[in-house]
Amino acid sequence: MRHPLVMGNWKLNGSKKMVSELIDGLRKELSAVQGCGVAIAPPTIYLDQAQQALGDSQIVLGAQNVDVNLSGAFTGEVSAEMLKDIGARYIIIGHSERRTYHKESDEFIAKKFAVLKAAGLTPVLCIGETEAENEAGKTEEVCARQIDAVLETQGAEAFNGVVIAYEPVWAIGTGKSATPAQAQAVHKFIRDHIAKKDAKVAEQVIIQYGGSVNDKNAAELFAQPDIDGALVGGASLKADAFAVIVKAAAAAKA
Ligand SMILES: O=C(CO)COP(=O)(O)O
Repeated sequence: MRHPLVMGNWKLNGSKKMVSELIDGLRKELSAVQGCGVAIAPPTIYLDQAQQALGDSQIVLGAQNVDVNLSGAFTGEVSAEMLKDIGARYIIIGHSERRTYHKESDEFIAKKFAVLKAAGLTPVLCIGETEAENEAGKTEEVCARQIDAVLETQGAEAFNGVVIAYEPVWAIGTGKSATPAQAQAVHKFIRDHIAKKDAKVAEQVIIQYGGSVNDKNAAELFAQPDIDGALVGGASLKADAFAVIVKAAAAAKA
């Protein structure tokens, strides 16, 4: 039985005031929730403030990126050990916005995956096809390629305790979520793809769906057997909407 995980990816949003108010709201809304892991990934500069504000709550700190280097002359970067030091645990890598705007390759993202594992942090590996790839019937091919960059070099065991987020690029920030059936089909494909190497590892890997998840569509997505939670963008910036999503996951997987 997999424990669901709902994570908020705040992207490039926030201020000291917003961090304080949003975490305050989340702590109130989520204090009684059981049966669903919850994490938030604020912008790097607010990680310390967020960790202080989270205090003894069950909400776990995450981050949106990590560098492949451990230390040294790499201006502007943040290392895995620094993220660990600040108390972050779930680290998003391979988000389509970084693949697109920062030209991050599958191989580069696989390196980040290895660096996080070595530091004892949990990668949240984002994969997913673009609209053009979807229309060309290449969804499975693209997802397999993005997974294989890790699977073929680090082995199936590398996926033990890891989170994969299936985020079709055409569904991100568009208000056009994948249908539950569409998402379930891809999630099952991803799990089966890993199972070809190691069925046990595939069975425990958390596969989140991401892309226009909101308080209205979350429950039907989580009703699908291979959708183990969500990576939420826009709706994670509102405590009430995010709480509805978390509660939907807890209820669906109880
Ligand atoms: O990219 C996402 C989460 O990483 C999804 O963003 P939205 O929920 O805003 O579509």
